[in-house]
Amino acid sequence: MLSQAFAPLFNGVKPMTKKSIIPVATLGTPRIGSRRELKFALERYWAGQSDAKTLQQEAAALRRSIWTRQHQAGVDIVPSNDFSLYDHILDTSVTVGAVPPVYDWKGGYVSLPTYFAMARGDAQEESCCGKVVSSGIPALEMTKWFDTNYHYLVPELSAEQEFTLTSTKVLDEFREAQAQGIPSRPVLVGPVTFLKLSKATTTDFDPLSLLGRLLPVYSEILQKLSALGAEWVQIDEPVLVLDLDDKDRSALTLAYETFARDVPDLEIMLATYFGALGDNLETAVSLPISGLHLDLVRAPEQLSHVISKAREDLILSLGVIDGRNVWRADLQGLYDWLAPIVAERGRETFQIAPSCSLLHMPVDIDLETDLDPELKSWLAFAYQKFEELKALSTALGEGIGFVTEVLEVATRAVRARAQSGKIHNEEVAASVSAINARMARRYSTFAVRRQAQKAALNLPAFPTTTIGSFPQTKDVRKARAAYGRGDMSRSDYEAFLKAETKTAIEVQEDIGIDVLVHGEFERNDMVQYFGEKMAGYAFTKHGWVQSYGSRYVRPPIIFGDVSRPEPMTVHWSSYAQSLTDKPVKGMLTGPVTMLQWSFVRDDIPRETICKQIALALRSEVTDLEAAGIGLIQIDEPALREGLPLRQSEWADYLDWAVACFRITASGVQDETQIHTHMCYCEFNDIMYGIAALDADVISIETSRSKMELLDAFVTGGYPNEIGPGVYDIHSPRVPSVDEMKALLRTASSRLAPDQIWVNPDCGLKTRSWEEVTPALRHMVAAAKSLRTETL
Ligand SMILES: CN1c2c(nc(N)[nH]c2=O)NC[C@@H]1CNc1ccc(C(=O)N[C@@H](CCC(=O)N[C@@H](CCC(=O)N[C@@H](CCC(=O)O)C(=O)O)C(=O)O)C(=O)O)cc1
Ligand SMILES: N[C@@H](CCS)C(=O)O
Ligand SMILES: [Zn+2]
Repeated sequence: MLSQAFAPLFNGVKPMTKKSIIPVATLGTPRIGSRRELKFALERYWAGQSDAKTLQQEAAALRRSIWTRQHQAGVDIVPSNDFSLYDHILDTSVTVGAVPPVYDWKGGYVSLPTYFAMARGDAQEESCCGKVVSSGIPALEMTKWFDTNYHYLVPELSAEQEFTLTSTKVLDEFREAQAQGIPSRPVLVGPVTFLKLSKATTTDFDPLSLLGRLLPVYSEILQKLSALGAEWVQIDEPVLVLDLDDKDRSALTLAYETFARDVPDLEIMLATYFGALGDNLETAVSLPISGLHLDLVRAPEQLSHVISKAREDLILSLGVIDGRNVWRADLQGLYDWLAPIVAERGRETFQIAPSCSLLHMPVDIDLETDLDPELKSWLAFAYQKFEELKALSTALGEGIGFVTEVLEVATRAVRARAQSGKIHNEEVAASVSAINARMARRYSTFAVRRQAQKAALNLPAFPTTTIGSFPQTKDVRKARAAYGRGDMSRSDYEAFLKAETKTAIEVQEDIGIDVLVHGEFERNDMVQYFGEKMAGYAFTKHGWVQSYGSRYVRPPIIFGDVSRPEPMTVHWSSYAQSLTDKPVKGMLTGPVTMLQWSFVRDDIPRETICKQIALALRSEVTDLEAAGIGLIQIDEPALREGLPLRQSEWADYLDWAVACFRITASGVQDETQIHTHMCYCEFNDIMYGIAALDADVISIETSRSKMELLDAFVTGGYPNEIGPGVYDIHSPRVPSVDEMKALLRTASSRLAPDQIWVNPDCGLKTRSWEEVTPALRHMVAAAKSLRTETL
């Protein structure tokens, strides 16, 4: 089956579905289904509307369809075990028996309820009586997968951890593909990556020290796969692109020497991705493996280095089709680059692959029937990338004559994009060139601004606020969907959103919050909403990508110079402010997060694109101020995620990222208070960058770590005001007043009390009103109590 978008490319040329001379591999595929089938199957199961058997059948159907799709596109090496019901790192934890005691697992194979308790926490008591009563069992911590917007569940290991084989998933899925006539290449998260991403339950040991105990389980899995008929296995060790020390490198050597000894007949393709091997190259090429996958999109220069160092028979998997971006590949350019290399080293020593698993790609461009046809012709989603891989392999293996037309059409698309009048805007280019140092500086220092803001805002000590979003209930999503389909008029939709906003303001007033928010009901997503309002951005209807579990995002696509045709949020902030005498905080997504959570054009530097967004947002900030909004929050939860994986590149990134935030924020008067917000990241790494933002107030997620994350701010002597989150918004449980008071007391012992704001960890969009209202009441009570206690 050929993608419609690509079908014309193959006019007159029969697609090659026979075995390629240079095998095509995909490394991993989106698991959510082209119509989000997995999300809906999971939600039905969690809601008690289906049972485990049905869920597993629906999951199997999804796996079958993605294997078939690859097979039909001529993919030679089809992965198995790349599917996950929730997260592949969690799958690894439950495969090796890494189940923390809190989940009360009694040994044996890990059950589905235990798996989901680890993923989402167990709040059963909450739903059994219709109100929130239980503290339940917390979920594992969640954090970002390298520099992506995908979140994995952090394995939690104790020094006493023993490992055993506790799931047959990898074996079952191999057999499942086999039964479909597909001899797959199973994918495993490598043991060193698994341990390096794990969290120790106590500070006195390094999870990597558990490698010796973990390896026998991996060997057992590999032996079992080999016995089932697997010839190759793909083991992912993306840690190889990070800064490693000798201990880490020795761990890699130990692991792969063990596998070579224990399972000599199984060929290992070791997959590295998201960057260059750099100083780990010698280690990687010296491992006793049969193949090495390289990310040649992020680090094309490493190919010649690897070839010069690697054994002649080491199969190199060339990751040349971008697994992190949606642009159609320049197949002719890739052919011109690779053909002489392939000829010299020998066709039998290569495979063709995407740069990394296609997990981070939307599924199918053909579903985008409303997209501008010109833009659509520039794009390739996962399904289309299968075909690009096949075409490139055919050109390099069988001969370019088999796919001349395919390459020509790809070249035309790439040229059309480069020359399109849609991507350049001279006014935007001129504004970026005109940026000067003055634009990235507030008028006065923080100390002076603080006095002006105190006088203007007249807030109590320990002022209370929230992070922006209020519950995105089914009704809100339904109304937006109806409006999108044309089943609800614009005026009815507007009236609906106004009513939601009014309710949110009334609830906040009733609870006694000091600084209110409008609730973000008009937003489908904090990035997509702005993408839809800015020029230079396109958005999709079905371009979903998994963010975590059953939560997906549709990253907008930056295809051209970015500008703001008209105000984007002023209407909603002004409306909310008109309903109350309390101050309403304006709410924007910052330039770095807008960049990081979008698919970004690759023809100009990221820094330039970020500056364009910063200028657009700067106008929004000054318009909000002109409309009487006295506090403006510029969210930057992705500032840390954008940090390069290698420390040597941090300073350069932080320079421009911080400058972009400051350009956005600095057009306002001293009296206007600029807030920022960050969550779920390792603040220590970027503390100097955070301080350099010079936001008047930063709200951060700290409750899960019981304020430990504040240490970075304390040690760094952070001078401005801080709102350390006092409750975890990922959990349905309502924390008590005393709990929040205890957290605030901890914060007060580390920071100056007049530095402290009181707020939740993050936005409340995923919660229900039944959870949010009592939790916020407790939060306000805690703040009031601290006021009398501390001052
Ligand atoms: C803060 N986070 C975010 C990240 N990245 C973003 N781009 N945005 C973020 O907010 N990264 C880090 C974290 C990740 N956290 C989350 C949290 C929650 C979600 C989430 O809830 N995703 C939703 C989809 C949100 C959305 O776009 N909604 C749209 C479409 C809703 C929809 O599916 N509509 C249905 C019809 C509905 C009906 O009739 O009832 C349809 O179209 O078929 C909207 O609200 O309009 C999710 O469902 O997964 C993501 C990341
Ligand atoms: N203002 C956003 C920030 C999320 S990180 C929200 O409240 O959802
Ligand atoms: Zn947040």
